Amino acid sequence: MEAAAETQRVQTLVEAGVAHLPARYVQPPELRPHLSRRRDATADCGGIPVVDLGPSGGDPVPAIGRACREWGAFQVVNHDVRPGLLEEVRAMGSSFFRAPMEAKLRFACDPRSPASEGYGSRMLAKDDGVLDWRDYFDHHALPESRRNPSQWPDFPSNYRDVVIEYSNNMKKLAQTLLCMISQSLGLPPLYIEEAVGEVYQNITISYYPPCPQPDLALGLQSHSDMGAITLLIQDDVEGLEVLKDGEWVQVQPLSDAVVVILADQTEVISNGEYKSAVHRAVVNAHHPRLSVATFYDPCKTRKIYPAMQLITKQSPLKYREVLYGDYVSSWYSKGPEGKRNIDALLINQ
Ligand SMILES: O=C(O)CCC(=O)C(=O)O
Ligand SMILES: [Fe+2]
Repeated sequence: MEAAAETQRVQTLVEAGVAHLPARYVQPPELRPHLSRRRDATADCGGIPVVDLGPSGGDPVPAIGRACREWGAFQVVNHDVRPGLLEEVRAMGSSFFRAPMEAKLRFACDPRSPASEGYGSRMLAKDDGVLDWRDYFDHHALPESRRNPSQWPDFPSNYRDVVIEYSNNMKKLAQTLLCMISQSLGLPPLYIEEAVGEVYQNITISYYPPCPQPDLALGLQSHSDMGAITLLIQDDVEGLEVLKDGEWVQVQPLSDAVVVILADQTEVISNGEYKSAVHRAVVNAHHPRLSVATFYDPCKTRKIYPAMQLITKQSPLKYREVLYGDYVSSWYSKGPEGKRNIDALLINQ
């Protein structure tokens, strides 16, 4: 059997000119994107809401509450991330993935350990299962004790400085959003941030090369993110989709927006009042696509449980307490498959 360590980067297959999708990337019929019901959508036309965080946008908390309840995902504009930084991060990511394979492999991740830092191609350590049509670079960014920029690419020359500035900006934006999400639940503003504790932040740049048979593959299989909240930016190529009422709805690329995706621990803390969003990435035959996901997660020794203030007769305790490290191990060993991992915490399954 092929060892995980020898899995090729998807980009290598594409550069070798594969005309047909190799068998390991072929999704079973029921998971193929062309067979699922799918909808293109802007915010004005049935897509995920766009929330204006700027001074002229009014109070964003009610709109955030509605978006969390109905979708578990939304985009924010007029956030106070330095103008230009989102574009610099995208340009830096594309320039890394456009570099020769040999230069990229100097920063290869350890394929035997899940979520190891560096350049890789597979999400799970296990050897069976269909592979995603995706390569990535994962950075361990926070806490600072975990941040070791010498593990990150040194080209282009500003790479490490840009990642550090982006990490700090995304931490601040995530904290602002967690305050608003707490308030929208009627909790004190710092409730979710304090429940999560010290932030463990990973930044993953995903690169989806053009795919010879995009109807048979997925860039990233259906999943919900395991931590508290994910902030994602994408280039102008469509591909991210969110599941809503059984339909896959495309997330429209907006160059200045940040996509906010509620993750499983926020669902637990809200006692299920808010749901983490099930999402996936589809690929296409002609254009490579780049996204940058910043995960805001608890430390592995943190216990996460529903906020007592949200437990009432009408809304009884829904989830068991979970040690975050146990949650992560189960996610990586079983695989994501939609919401299987969080459903295992339900008290009345
Ligand atoms: O590339 C995308 O749009 C999705 C990435 C994602 O969902 C993830 O990295 O968890
Ligand atoms: Fe995700």
